[in-house]
Amino acid sequence: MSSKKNSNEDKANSRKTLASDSTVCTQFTGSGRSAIAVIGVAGPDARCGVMQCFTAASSREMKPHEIRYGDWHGPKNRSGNPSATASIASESIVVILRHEALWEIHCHGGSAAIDRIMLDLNEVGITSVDHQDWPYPWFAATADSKPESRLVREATEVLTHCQTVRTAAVAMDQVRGAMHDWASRWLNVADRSAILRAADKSAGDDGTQDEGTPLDIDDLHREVQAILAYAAIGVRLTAPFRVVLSGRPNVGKSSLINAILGYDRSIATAMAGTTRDVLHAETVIDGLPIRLTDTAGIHDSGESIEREGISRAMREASAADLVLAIQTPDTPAIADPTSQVPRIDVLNKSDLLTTPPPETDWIQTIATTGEGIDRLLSEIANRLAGTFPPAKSPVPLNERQVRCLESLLDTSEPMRLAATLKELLDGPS
Ligand SMILES: Nc1nc2c(ncn2[C@@H]2O[C@H](COP(=O)(O)OP(=O)(O)OP(=O)(O)O)[C@@H](O)[C@H]2O)c(=O)[nH]1
Ligand SMILES: [Mg+2]
Repeated sequence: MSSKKNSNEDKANSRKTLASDSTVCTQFTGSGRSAIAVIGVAGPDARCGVMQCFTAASSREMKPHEIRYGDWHGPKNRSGNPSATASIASESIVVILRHEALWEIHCHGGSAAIDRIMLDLNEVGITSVDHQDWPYPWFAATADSKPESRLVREATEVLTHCQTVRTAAVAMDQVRGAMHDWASRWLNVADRSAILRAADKSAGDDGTQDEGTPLDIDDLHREVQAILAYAAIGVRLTAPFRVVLSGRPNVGKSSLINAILGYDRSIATAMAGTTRDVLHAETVIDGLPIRLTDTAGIHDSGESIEREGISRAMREASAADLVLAIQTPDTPAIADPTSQVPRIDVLNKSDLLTTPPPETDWIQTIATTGEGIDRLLSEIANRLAGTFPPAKSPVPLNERQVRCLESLLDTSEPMRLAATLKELLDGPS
Protein backbone atom coordinates (compact mmCIF):
# COMPACT_ATOMS: atom_id res chain seq x y z
CA MET A 1 0.00 0.00 0.00
CA SER A 2 1.46 3.37 -0.98
CA SER A 3 2.16 5.97 1.70
CA LYS A 4 -0.07 8.46 -0.20
CA LYS A 5 -2.99 6.04 0.05
CA ASN A 6 -2.25 5.60 3.72
CA SER A 7 -2.28 9.27 4.39
CA ASN A 8 -5.61 9.69 2.54
CA GLU A 9 -7.12 6.89 4.61
CA ASP A 10 -5.78 8.47 7.80
CA LYS A 11 -7.40 11.76 6.80
CA ALA A 12 -10.71 10.04 6.05
CA ASN A 13 -10.59 8.14 9.34
CA SER A 14 -9.74 11.21 11.36
CA ARG A 15 -12.65 13.02 9.66
CA LYS A 16 -15.00 10.19 10.62
CA THR A 17 -13.76 10.33 14.21
CA LEU A 18 -14.12 14.10 14.25
CA ALA A 19 -17.68 13.99 12.92
CA SER A 20 -18.97 11.33 15.28
CA ASP A 21 -17.12 12.04 18.54
CA SER A 22 -16.16 15.67 18.58
CA THR A 23 -18.13 18.82 18.96
CA VAL A 24 -17.26 21.08 16.06
CA CYS A 25 -18.09 24.56 14.78
CA THR A 26 -18.00 26.15 11.36
CA GLN A 27 -18.94 29.45 9.71
CA PHE A 28 -21.78 28.78 7.26
CA THR A 29 -22.04 32.22 5.71
CA GLY A 30 -19.47 33.69 3.34
CA SER A 31 -16.67 35.98 4.46
CA GLY A 32 -16.84 39.67 3.65
CA ARG A 33 -19.41 42.37 4.31
CA SER A 34 -22.81 41.07 5.29
CA ALA A 35 -25.42 41.98 7.86
CA ILE A 36 -25.65 38.59 9.53
CA ALA A 37 -23.31 35.63 9.87
CA VAL A 38 -24.34 32.13 10.84
CA ILE A 39 -22.06 29.81 12.81
CA GLY A 40 -22.98 26.16 13.29
CA VAL A 41 -22.07 24.11 16.38
CA ALA A 42 -22.58 20.35 16.19
CA GLY A 43 -21.81 17.45 18.47
CA PRO A 44 -22.56 15.99 21.89
CA ASP A 45 -21.14 18.99 23.81
CA ALA A 46 -22.84 21.65 21.68
CA ARG A 47 -25.28 22.76 24.40
CA CYS A 48 -22.65 22.87 27.10
CA GLY A 49 -20.20 24.81 24.90
CA VAL A 50 -22.72 27.39 23.69
CA MET A 51 -24.20 27.93 27.15
CA GLN A 52 -20.77 28.59 28.65
CA CYS A 53 -20.46 31.63 26.40
CA PHE A 54 -24.06 32.79 25.98
CA THR A 55 -26.72 34.11 28.34
CA ALA A 56 -30.23 34.13 26.89
CA ALA A 57 -32.63 36.97 27.67
CA SER A 58 -35.06 34.31 28.91
CA SER A 59 -33.88 31.89 31.60
CA ARG A 60 -36.18 29.06 30.41
CA GLU A 61 -34.22 26.05 29.17
CA MET A 62 -33.99 25.92 25.39
CA LYS A 63 -35.84 23.13 23.62
CA PRO A 64 -35.41 21.94 20.01
CA HIS A 65 -36.67 24.38 17.33
CA GLU A 66 -36.55 27.30 19.77
CA ILE A 67 -34.85 30.64 19.19
CA ARG A 68 -33.29 32.83 21.89
CA TYR A 69 -31.94 36.36 21.84
CA GLY A 70 -29.21 37.17 24.31
CA ASP A 71 -25.63 38.18 25.07
CA TRP A 72 -22.52 36.44 23.86
CA HIS A 73 -20.03 37.21 26.63
CA GLY A 74 -17.46 34.47 26.08
CA PRO A 75 -16.41 31.60 28.39
CA LYS A 76 -17.29 31.88 32.08
CA ASN A 77 -14.78 30.97 34.80
CA ARG A 78 -15.50 28.57 37.69
CA SER A 79 -17.38 31.18 39.69
CA GLY A 80 -19.75 31.62 36.76
CA ASN A 81 -18.50 35.05 35.64
CA PRO A 82 -17.13 35.84 32.20
CA SER A 83 -13.43 34.90 32.28
CA ALA A 84 -10.60 37.44 32.24
CA THR A 85 -9.95 36.60 28.58
CA ALA A 86 -13.46 37.68 27.68
CA SER A 87 -12.52 41.32 27.98
CA ILE A 88 -14.43 42.40 24.88
CA ALA A 89 -17.91 43.87 25.35
CA SER A 90 -20.69 41.33 24.94
CA GLU A 91 -22.36 40.88 21.58
CA SER A 92 -26.14 40.68 20.99
CA ILE A 93 -26.84 37.47 19.11
CA VAL A 94 -29.53 34.93 18.31
CA VAL A 95 -29.13 31.22 19.07
CA ILE A 96 -31.29 28.59 17.40
CA LEU A 97 -31.46 25.05 18.75
CA ARG A 98 -32.18 22.86 15.73
CA HIS A 99 -31.83 19.67 17.73
CA GLU A 100 -29.79 18.72 20.77
CA ALA A 101 -26.58 18.18 18.81
CA LEU A 102 -27.03 21.00 16.27
CA TRP A 103 -27.03 24.68 17.19
CA GLU A 104 -26.85 27.86 15.14
CA ILE A 105 -25.45 31.19 16.27
CA HIS A 106 -26.61 34.22 14.25
CA CYS A 107 -24.38 37.23 14.87
CA HIS A 108 -23.28 40.48 13.24
CA GLY A 109 -21.67 39.77 9.84
CA GLY A 110 -18.44 41.69 10.55
CA SER A 111 -15.26 39.63 10.96
CA ALA A 112 -14.65 40.93 14.51
CA ALA A 113 -17.86 39.34 15.83
CA ILE A 114 -17.37 36.10 13.88
CA ASP A 115 -13.70 35.66 14.88
CA ARG A 116 -14.47 36.35 18.50
CA ILE A 117 -17.29 33.79 18.69
CA MET A 118 -15.22 31.12 16.91
CA LEU A 119 -12.28 31.75 19.27
CA ASP A 120 -14.54 31.55 22.34
CA LEU A 121 -15.95 28.24 21.07
CA ASN A 122 -12.41 26.92 20.58
CA GLU A 123 -11.60 27.99 24.13
CA VAL A 124 -14.42 25.84 25.52
CA GLY A 125 -13.15 22.81 23.58
CA ILE A 126 -15.10 23.04 20.34
CA THR A 127 -12.98 22.44 17.24
CA SER A 128 -13.25 24.71 14.18
CA VAL A 129 -13.70 22.70 11.00
CA ASP A 130 -14.21 23.60 7.36
CA HIS A 131 -17.31 22.61 5.40
CA GLN A 132 -16.05 19.18 4.31
CA ASP A 133 -15.77 18.11 7.96
CA TRP A 134 -19.17 19.49 8.91
CA PRO A 135 -21.38 16.56 9.89
CA TYR A 136 -24.70 17.95 8.59
CA PRO A 137 -25.85 19.31 5.23
CA TRP A 138 -26.24 23.11 5.31
CA PHE A 139 -29.41 24.10 7.11
CA ALA A 140 -30.72 20.51 7.30
CA ALA A 141 -32.04 20.62 10.81
CA THR A 142 -32.22 16.93 11.58
CA ALA A 143 -31.50 13.64 9.91
CA ASP A 144 -35.24 13.24 9.26
CA SER A 145 -35.86 16.84 8.17
CA LYS A 146 -37.32 17.50 4.73
CA PRO A 147 -34.75 18.48 2.10
CA GLU A 148 -34.75 22.25 1.78
CA SER A 149 -36.33 23.71 -1.36
CA ARG A 150 -34.40 25.62 -3.99
CA LEU A 151 -36.27 28.72 -2.79
CA VAL A 152 -34.73 28.37 0.67
CA ARG A 153 -31.25 27.73 -0.77
CA GLU A 154 -31.53 30.82 -2.96
CA ALA A 155 -32.72 32.89 0.00
CA THR A 156 -29.80 31.66 2.10
CA GLU A 157 -27.39 32.82 -0.59
CA VAL A 158 -29.04 36.26 -0.75
CA LEU A 159 -29.07 36.55 3.05
CA THR A 160 -25.30 36.18 3.25
CA HIS A 161 -24.85 39.21 0.98
CA CYS A 162 -27.37 41.60 2.58
CA GLN A 163 -25.66 44.62 4.09
CA THR A 164 -28.29 46.00 6.44
CA VAL A 165 -30.52 44.39 9.03
CA ARG A 166 -33.63 45.66 7.24
CA THR A 167 -32.80 43.98 3.93
CA ALA A 168 -31.48 40.88 5.73
CA ALA A 169 -34.85 40.59 7.53
CA VAL A 170 -36.64 40.21 4.17
CA ALA A 171 -34.16 37.52 3.05
CA MET A 172 -34.37 35.83 6.47
CA ASP A 173 -38.17 35.60 6.14
CA GLN A 174 -37.63 33.65 2.90
CA VAL A 175 -34.99 31.42 4.55
CA ARG A 176 -37.58 30.69 7.22
CA GLY A 177 -39.98 29.69 4.44
CA ALA A 178 -42.32 32.63 3.68
CA MET A 179 -42.23 32.02 -0.10
CA HIS A 180 -41.70 28.26 0.31
CA ASP A 181 -44.80 27.89 2.52
CA TRP A 182 -46.88 30.09 0.22
CA ALA A 183 -45.90 28.05 -2.88
CA SER A 184 -46.37 24.71 -1.05
CA ARG A 185 -49.84 25.72 0.13
CA TRP A 186 -50.98 26.62 -3.40
CA LEU A 187 -49.28 23.53 -4.85
CA ASN A 188 -51.39 21.43 -2.52
CA VAL A 189 -54.54 23.21 -3.65
CA ALA A 190 -53.63 22.97 -7.36
CA ASP A 191 -52.72 19.27 -7.05
CA ARG A 192 -56.01 18.47 -5.32
CA SER A 193 -57.92 20.42 -7.91
CA ALA A 194 -56.13 18.61 -10.76
CA ILE A 195 -56.97 15.22 -9.19
CA LEU A 196 -60.63 16.22 -8.73
CA ARG A 197 -60.88 17.31 -12.36
CA ALA A 198 -59.30 14.09 -13.61
CA ALA A 199 -61.70 12.05 -11.45
CA ASP A 200 -64.70 14.03 -12.77
CA LYS A 201 -63.57 13.50 -16.35
CA SER A 202 -63.17 9.74 -15.96
CA ALA A 203 -66.57 9.48 -14.21
CA GLY A 204 -68.20 11.30 -17.12
CA ASP A 205 -68.30 15.07 -17.04
CA ASP A 206 -71.73 16.22 -15.86
CA GLY A 207 -70.68 19.88 -15.98
CA THR A 208 -70.38 20.25 -12.21
CA GLN A 209 -66.73 19.37 -11.80
CA ASP A 210 -65.78 22.82 -10.58
CA GLU A 211 -68.31 22.83 -7.75
CA GLY A 212 -66.55 22.49 -4.45
CA THR A 213 -63.10 22.70 -6.12
CA PRO A 214 -60.92 24.48 -3.58
CA LEU A 215 -58.81 26.30 -6.20
CA ASP A 216 -59.93 29.94 -6.32
CA ILE A 217 -57.96 31.20 -9.29
CA ASP A 218 -58.80 34.87 -8.68
CA ASP A 219 -57.46 34.56 -5.16
CA LEU A 220 -54.25 32.96 -6.41
CA HIS A 221 -53.73 35.58 -9.11
CA ARG A 222 -54.40 38.40 -6.64
CA GLU A 223 -51.81 36.97 -4.26
CA VAL A 224 -49.28 36.51 -7.08
CA GLN A 225 -49.75 40.14 -8.13
CA ALA A 226 -49.24 41.32 -4.55
CA ILE A 227 -46.04 39.28 -4.29
CA LEU A 228 -44.77 40.54 -7.65
CA ALA A 229 -45.18 44.11 -6.39
CA TYR A 230 -42.22 43.38 -4.07
CA ALA A 231 -40.02 42.05 -6.89
CA ALA A 232 -38.34 45.42 -7.52
CA ILE A 233 -37.03 45.37 -3.95
CA GLY A 234 -36.60 41.61 -3.61
CA VAL A 235 -34.37 41.03 -6.62
CA ARG A 236 -31.90 43.64 -5.47
CA LEU A 237 -31.81 43.22 -1.71
CA THR A 238 -28.04 42.90 -1.90
CA ALA A 239 -27.46 46.02 -4.03
CA PRO A 240 -27.87 49.52 -2.61
CA PHE A 241 -30.66 51.82 -3.80
CA ARG A 242 -29.33 54.44 -6.25
CA VAL A 243 -30.10 58.01 -5.21
CA VAL A 244 -28.77 60.70 -7.56
CA LEU A 245 -28.46 64.42 -6.78
CA SER A 246 -29.18 66.47 -9.86
CA GLY A 247 -29.53 70.18 -10.62
CA ARG A 248 -27.89 73.28 -12.04
CA PRO A 249 -24.29 74.20 -11.16
CA ASN A 250 -23.70 75.73 -7.73
CA VAL A 251 -27.12 74.83 -6.23
CA GLY A 252 -25.38 72.92 -3.41
CA LYS A 253 -25.46 69.28 -4.63
CA SER A 254 -22.03 68.47 -3.23
CA SER A 255 -22.75 70.36 0.00
CA LEU A 256 -25.97 68.33 0.40
CA ILE A 257 -24.21 65.00 -0.14
CA ASN A 258 -21.66 65.98 2.51
CA ALA A 259 -24.45 67.00 4.89
CA ILE A 260 -26.26 63.68 4.36
CA LEU A 261 -23.08 61.64 4.85
CA GLY A 262 -21.86 63.70 7.79
CA TYR A 263 -18.38 64.12 6.31
CA ASP A 264 -16.78 65.94 3.38
CA ARG A 265 -16.87 63.35 0.60
CA SER A 266 -17.34 65.82 -2.22
CA ILE A 267 -15.60 69.14 -2.90
CA ALA A 268 -18.01 72.05 -2.51
CA THR A 269 -16.91 75.56 -3.49
CA ALA A 270 -18.50 78.86 -4.46
CA MET A 271 -17.26 78.31 -8.01
CA ALA A 272 -19.92 76.94 -10.39
CA GLY A 273 -18.76 73.79 -12.19
CA THR A 274 -16.75 72.37 -9.26
CA THR A 275 -18.03 68.80 -9.68
CA ARG A 276 -17.13 67.60 -13.18
CA ASP A 277 -17.57 63.85 -12.95
CA VAL A 278 -19.85 61.37 -11.23
CA LEU A 279 -18.94 60.61 -7.62
CA HIS A 280 -20.46 57.85 -5.45
CA ALA A 281 -20.70 57.34 -1.69
CA GLU A 282 -22.44 54.52 0.19
CA THR A 283 -24.47 55.04 3.32
CA VAL A 284 -27.42 53.59 5.22
CA ILE A 285 -30.65 55.56 5.65
CA ASP A 286 -33.30 54.09 7.94
CA GLY A 287 -31.84 50.60 7.50
CA LEU A 288 -31.74 50.85 3.71
CA PRO A 289 -28.42 50.54 1.90
CA ILE A 290 -28.08 53.63 -0.31
CA ARG A 291 -25.55 54.66 -2.93
CA LEU A 292 -25.57 58.47 -3.23
CA THR A 293 -24.30 59.95 -6.47
CA ASP A 294 -23.07 63.51 -6.87
CA THR A 295 -23.09 64.81 -10.44
CA ALA A 296 -21.94 67.77 -12.50
CA GLY A 297 -24.35 70.71 -12.66
CA ILE A 298 -26.61 70.52 -15.69
CA HIS A 299 -26.47 73.53 -18.04
CA ASP A 300 -25.62 74.42 -21.64
CA SER A 301 -21.89 74.13 -21.94
CA GLY A 302 -19.56 74.61 -24.90
CA GLU A 303 -16.65 72.90 -23.19
CA SER A 304 -16.19 69.25 -24.18
CA ILE A 305 -15.03 67.90 -20.77
CA GLU A 306 -17.90 69.66 -19.07
CA ARG A 307 -20.33 68.37 -21.70
CA GLU A 308 -19.15 64.79 -21.02
CA GLY A 309 -19.66 65.32 -17.26
CA ILE A 310 -23.18 66.62 -17.92
CA SER A 311 -24.12 63.69 -20.14
CA ARG A 312 -22.82 61.28 -17.47
CA ALA A 313 -24.92 63.14 -14.91
CA MET A 314 -28.03 62.69 -17.03
CA ARG A 315 -27.29 58.98 -17.59
CA GLU A 316 -26.90 58.41 -13.84
CA ALA A 317 -30.15 60.24 -13.14
CA SER A 318 -32.11 58.25 -15.69
CA ALA A 319 -30.90 54.93 -14.17
CA ALA A 320 -31.58 55.99 -10.57
CA ASP A 321 -34.15 54.62 -8.14
CA LEU A 322 -34.70 58.17 -6.89
CA VAL A 323 -33.52 61.60 -8.02
CA LEU A 324 -33.08 64.51 -5.65
CA ALA A 325 -33.84 67.47 -7.95
CA ILE A 326 -32.01 70.37 -6.31
CA GLN A 327 -33.02 74.00 -6.85
CA THR A 328 -32.37 77.24 -5.03
CA PRO A 329 -34.41 80.43 -4.66
CA ASP A 330 -32.08 82.21 -7.07
CA THR A 331 -31.76 79.61 -9.87
CA PRO A 332 -34.45 78.62 -12.33
CA ALA A 333 -35.51 74.97 -12.45
CA ILE A 334 -34.15 72.69 -15.17
CA ALA A 335 -36.42 70.76 -17.47
CA ASP A 336 -36.66 67.31 -15.88
CA PRO A 337 -34.61 64.92 -18.03
CA THR A 338 -35.62 61.91 -15.94
CA SER A 339 -39.39 62.06 -15.92
CA GLN A 340 -39.74 58.26 -15.48
CA VAL A 341 -37.66 58.24 -12.30
CA PRO A 342 -39.27 59.07 -8.95
CA ARG A 343 -37.98 62.40 -7.64
CA ILE A 344 -37.96 64.57 -4.56
CA ASP A 345 -37.86 68.34 -5.17
CA VAL A 346 -35.39 69.97 -2.83
CA LEU A 347 -35.14 73.71 -2.32
CA ASN A 348 -31.59 74.18 -1.03
CA LYS A 349 -30.20 77.52 0.16
CA SER A 350 -33.61 78.19 1.67
CA ASP A 351 -31.84 80.72 3.91
CA LEU A 352 -31.83 82.97 0.83
CA LEU A 353 -35.63 82.93 0.53
CA THR A 354 -37.18 86.36 0.71
CA THR A 355 -40.74 85.16 0.12
CA PRO A 356 -42.35 81.75 0.79
CA PRO A 357 -41.64 79.22 -2.02
CA PRO A 358 -44.38 78.71 -4.59
CA GLU A 359 -44.49 74.90 -4.18
CA THR A 360 -45.30 73.58 -0.72
CA ASP A 361 -44.15 69.97 -1.23
CA TRP A 362 -40.53 70.99 -1.83
CA ILE A 363 -38.21 69.98 0.96
CA GLN A 364 -36.37 73.06 2.16
CA THR A 365 -32.76 72.59 3.20
CA ILE A 366 -29.74 74.63 4.18
CA ALA A 367 -26.86 72.29 3.36
CA THR A 368 -24.29 74.49 5.05
CA THR A 369 -26.03 74.30 8.47
CA GLY A 370 -27.76 70.90 8.14
CA GLU A 371 -31.23 72.40 8.46
CA GLY A 372 -33.92 70.26 6.78
CA ILE A 373 -31.56 67.28 6.30
CA ASP A 374 -33.47 65.04 8.75
CA ARG A 375 -36.70 65.65 6.87
CA LEU A 376 -34.95 64.96 3.58
CA LEU A 377 -33.57 61.66 4.94
CA SER A 378 -36.95 60.46 6.13
CA GLU A 379 -38.53 61.42 2.81
CA ILE A 380 -35.81 59.45 0.95
CA ALA A 381 -36.50 56.38 3.14
CA ASN A 382 -40.28 56.75 2.70
CA ARG A 383 -40.05 57.02 -1.06
CA LEU A 384 -37.71 54.05 -1.43
CA ALA A 385 -39.30 51.80 1.13
CA GLY A 386 -42.92 52.75 0.49
CA THR A 387 -43.40 49.33 -1.08
CA PHE A 388 -41.11 47.52 1.35
CA PRO A 389 -42.66 44.16 2.19
CA PRO A 390 -44.19 43.76 5.63
CA ALA A 391 -42.63 41.09 7.88
CA LYS A 392 -43.17 37.46 6.82
CA SER A 393 -44.38 38.36 3.28
CA PRO A 394 -43.34 36.04 0.48
CA VAL A 395 -40.89 38.02 -1.67
CA PRO A 396 -39.23 36.89 -4.93
CA LEU A 397 -35.47 37.25 -4.68
CA ASN A 398 -34.31 36.64 -8.27
CA GLU A 399 -35.41 36.66 -11.91
CA ARG A 400 -36.11 32.91 -11.88
CA GLN A 401 -38.65 33.30 -9.10
CA VAL A 402 -40.20 36.35 -10.81
CA ARG A 403 -40.56 34.41 -14.10
CA CYS A 404 -42.30 31.51 -12.33
CA LEU A 405 -44.69 33.88 -10.58
CA GLU A 406 -45.48 35.66 -13.86
CA SER A 407 -46.21 32.29 -15.51
CA LEU A 408 -48.77 31.58 -12.78
CA LEU A 409 -50.72 34.58 -14.06
CA ASP A 410 -50.88 33.09 -17.58
CA THR A 411 -52.96 30.05 -16.68
CA SER A 412 -55.88 28.87 -14.61
CA GLU A 413 -55.40 25.19 -15.47
CA PRO A 414 -54.63 23.27 -12.23
CA MET A 415 -52.05 20.90 -13.76
CA ARG A 416 -50.08 23.74 -15.31
CA LEU A 417 -50.33 25.75 -12.11
CA ALA A 418 -49.04 22.79 -10.12
CA ALA A 419 -46.11 22.31 -12.54
CA THR A 420 -45.15 26.00 -12.30
CA LEU A 421 -45.43 26.00 -8.50
CA LYS A 422 -43.18 22.89 -8.40
CA GLU A 423 -40.71 24.71 -10.61
CA LEU A 424 -40.83 27.76 -8.32
CA LEU A 425 -40.11 25.52 -5.32
CA ASP A 426 -37.42 23.31 -6.82
CA GLY A 427 -36.35 24.57 -10.25
CA PRO A 428 -37.10 22.94 -13.61
CA SER A 429 -37.68 19.19 -13.39
N1 LIG B 1 -26.30 80.15 1.66
C1 LIG B 1 -26.14 78.88 1.35
N2 LIG B 1 -25.05 78.49 0.65
C2 LIG B 1 -24.94 77.17 0.33
C3 LIG B 1 -25.90 76.23 0.72
N3 LIG B 1 -25.54 75.03 0.23
C4 LIG B 1 -24.38 75.21 -0.42
N4 LIG B 1 -24.02 76.51 -0.36
C5 LIG B 1 -22.83 77.12 -0.98
O1 LIG B 1 -23.03 77.12 -2.38
C6 LIG B 1 -21.79 76.94 -3.07
C7 LIG B 1 -21.90 75.81 -4.06
O2 LIG B 1 -22.05 74.60 -3.36
P1 LIG B 1 -21.70 73.19 -4.02
O3 LIG B 1 -22.11 72.18 -3.04
O4 LIG B 1 -20.30 73.18 -4.50
O5 LIG B 1 -22.68 73.21 -5.24
P2 LIG B 1 -22.79 72.15 -6.43
O6 LIG B 1 -24.22 72.09 -6.83
O7 LIG B 1 -22.16 70.87 -6.05
O8 LIG B 1 -21.97 72.87 -7.55
P3 LIG B 1 -21.28 72.22 -8.86
O9 LIG B 1 -20.46 71.08 -8.44
O10 LIG B 1 -20.48 73.34 -9.39
O11 LIG B 1 -22.40 71.84 -9.80
C8 LIG B 1 -20.75 76.72 -1.98
O12 LIG B 1 -20.08 77.94 -1.73
C9 LIG B 1 -21.57 76.31 -0.77
O13 LIG B 1 -20.96 76.65 0.46
C10 LIG B 1 -27.04 76.69 1.48
O14 LIG B 1 -27.95 75.92 1.85
N5 LIG B 1 -27.10 78.00 1.75
MG1 LIG C 1 -20.61 69.82 -6.88
